[in-house]
Amino acid sequence: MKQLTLSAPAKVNLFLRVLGRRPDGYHDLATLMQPLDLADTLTARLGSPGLSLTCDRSELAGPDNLVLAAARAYYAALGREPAASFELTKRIPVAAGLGGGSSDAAAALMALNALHDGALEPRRMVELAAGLGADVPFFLAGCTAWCTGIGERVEPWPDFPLLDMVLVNPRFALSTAHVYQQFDFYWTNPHQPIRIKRPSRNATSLAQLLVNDLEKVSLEEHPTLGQIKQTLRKTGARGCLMSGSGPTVFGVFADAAQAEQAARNLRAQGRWWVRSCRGVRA
Ligand SMILES: C[C@](O)(CO)[C@H](O)COP(=O)(O)OP(=O)(O)OC[C@H]1O[C@@H](n2ccc(N)nc2=O)[C@H](O)[C@@H]1O
Ligand SMILES: Nc1ncnc2c1ncn2[C@@H]1O[C@H](COP(=O)(O)OP(=O)(O)OP(=O)(O)O)[C@@H](O)[C@H]1O
Repeated sequence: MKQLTLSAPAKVNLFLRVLGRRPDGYHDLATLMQPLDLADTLTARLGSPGLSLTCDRSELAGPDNLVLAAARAYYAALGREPAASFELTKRIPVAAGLGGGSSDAAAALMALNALHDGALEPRRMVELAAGLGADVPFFLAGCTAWCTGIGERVEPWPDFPLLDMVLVNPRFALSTAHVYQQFDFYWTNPHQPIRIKRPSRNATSLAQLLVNDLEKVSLEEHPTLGQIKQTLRKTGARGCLMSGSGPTVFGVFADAAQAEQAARNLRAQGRWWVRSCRGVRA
């Protein structure tokens, strides 16, 4: 039986500016995303007709799972009856601003295309990805990337420095749609640049990049996120920011040892989900 196992990495948004609202309610963005060494694992197997999914988080194993949505889209584009099964192990917190579902969807597309000997061209894969969600094309790139449009126009930035970070999730979920609905341009700084220059590898200079226009929405509704930012700073973070639509907050540290030490200290408080991690390129 043909099968393939892929890692589906989480992401953080190191920079996210909302530039405008489109008539369909989506928002134009300028965002820099970096994939992380925190990842789900997806195994795809070609087999009997139909599609099926098992997941260690059984509540996620339904037909709405983005892995199955991706597989349906893939076989429709291929013009063949679907015949695949998937096994998904979740490590990325759900509805956390870390892009877990989008990454799983991209992994499903890539696994199926590899198992079908690259039947779909890269450009078709990007179109399919964009149809599944604004963040999905980014995960096809496999490295840090500058993303515009609604997030689907991806310019890889493979030599961007990889950051040592601590992720802190307050153990509640936030809906991306809700955060965008609550967003108001009143909260943004129009003088803030919408393009970034290449920073030096120094953690302090990297931390100076950090901007997220969606952060105020969530900080206002959830004061815990402000407490998490304060606590991260006290443990030595050079800068910290909410990722995407939240609620996960990340701190940037000088090196992996400092990130691990800070993660141990924060975990000992027993309040939040905490993980030290590093940016990756495939
Ligand atoms: C917050 C981010 O993760 C930052 O990278 C993304 O912008 C969200 O990407 P995503 O979860 O893949 O987004 P989708 O699944 O396409 O859309 C979820 C919801 O977010 C809102 N949405 C998303 C992307 C965007 N550029 N503008 C939006 O307004 C829309 O209301 C949409 O109904
Ligand atoms: N494979 C999947 N993993 C996680 N959630 C999924 C998956 N497929 C569908 N979902 C649904 O998608 C919703 C959003 O989950 P996800 O973890 O992708 O959010 P997120 O990290 O905030 O995404 P983003 O940062 O792209 O906005 C969940 O509430 C869940 O019901």
